[in-house]
Amino acid sequence: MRLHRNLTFAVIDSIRDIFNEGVYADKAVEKALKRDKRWGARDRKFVAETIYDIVRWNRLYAEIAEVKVPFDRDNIWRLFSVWCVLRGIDLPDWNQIGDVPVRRIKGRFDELSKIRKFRESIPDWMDELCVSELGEDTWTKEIAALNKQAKVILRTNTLNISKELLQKKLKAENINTQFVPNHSDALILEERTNVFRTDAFHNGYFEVQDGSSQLVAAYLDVKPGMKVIDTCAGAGGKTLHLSALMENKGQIIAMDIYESKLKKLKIRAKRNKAHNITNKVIDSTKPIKKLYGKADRVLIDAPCSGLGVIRRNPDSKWKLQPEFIDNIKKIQQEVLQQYSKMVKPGGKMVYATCSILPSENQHQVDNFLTSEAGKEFIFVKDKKVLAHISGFDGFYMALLEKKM
Ligand SMILES: C[S@@+](CC[C@H](N)C(=O)[O-])C[C@H]1O[C@@H](n2cnc3c(N)ncnc32)[C@H](O)[C@@H]1O
Repeated sequence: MRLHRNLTFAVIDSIRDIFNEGVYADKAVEKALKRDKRWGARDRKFVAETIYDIVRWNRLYAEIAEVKVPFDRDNIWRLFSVWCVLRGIDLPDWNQIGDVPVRRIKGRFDELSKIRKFRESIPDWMDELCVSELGEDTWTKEIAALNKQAKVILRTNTLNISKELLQKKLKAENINTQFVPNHSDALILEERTNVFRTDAFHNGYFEVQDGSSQLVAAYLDVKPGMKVIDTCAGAGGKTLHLSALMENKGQIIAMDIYESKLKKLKIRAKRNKAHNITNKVIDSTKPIKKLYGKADRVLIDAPCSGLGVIRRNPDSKWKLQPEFIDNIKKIQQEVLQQYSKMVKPGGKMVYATCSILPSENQHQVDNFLTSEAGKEFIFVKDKKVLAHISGFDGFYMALLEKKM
């Protein structure tokens, strides 16, 4: 592989933005890809994948390169050189690269690979926390799976098309897919490509949604005609799925504390031809209290650490802080206490997170069930999805039923 200067400069600048300026990796990649309209698919793939690689393996590479955040420009070139050596890419004869100690880099890699926190590039606190919650064996397997690049999974929007016909339409646009066992509406891409440019996407035939995430709406056991409240709807990944499962019949109230996210949901709902969704911003306790005892179904897709979706957001390994997790756990219990009151007697509720930590998952549900508000509910079932077992994101979902 021959390295091109302008592509490499885009990578170097993005790494600086991510680590020194706190820019999110997906935003940095988006910006980098806009630098030159002439870049083809292979160039764009190089830029995006190299940025993600250096973010994903940052602790390991920084240790080998003997550099520390904030990185100066030389430091970033050293990280890049480590990436080249470990990928077996010939180093170009550029001023910025200088003499690279290839044998020393390979030697350090072998030594550091014996220690999990270096091999898997994770902060000490995260390694300790996850070992204490999951045990050494499970965490070792799980973090290895979470460090792999995620596959692209689509969810067929069954309001507009069948999975079989979607597969044919995508094939006509040169995109090959396969069915996914135990995921009734899912298609997996054989090769990573930008699906947002397809006619099928613009026609509202699918959404990009991981396999685990696709299990959540189905877990709520919705039926056409029901009144359903999606309390932490965000930009509506699960709301749109609920709408499809309800065949556009009944009412979905999509709520979130951020209006900006609900605005994105509105755009997506239009493309999906999902007509049974009403958005409501949670700007006080009033909109919640008005709905007490009114919903057949309530979904709490709670804010969480996101430790199950590290494959998608590898920079969260560096951005996440233990204090954030402590705080988010309090919010998780608060939303369970408050939003559960919107379920009517005999109605059902799902509590879900994209975390793998029992303290954000089953322990939250256990604590809720022993509280005053929780005594009105019975536990029906739960599902813990681990990336190393499922091949999809780490997720948790619990189904509870309100007593009559
Ligand atoms: C895991 S994300 C939701 C993802 C979304 N359901 C989807 O499928 O695309 C959690 C959401 O909870 C929202 N949130 C945070 N605190 C909240 C609160 N107290 N009440 C309601 N929503 C909240 C966040 O803005 C975020 O959009």
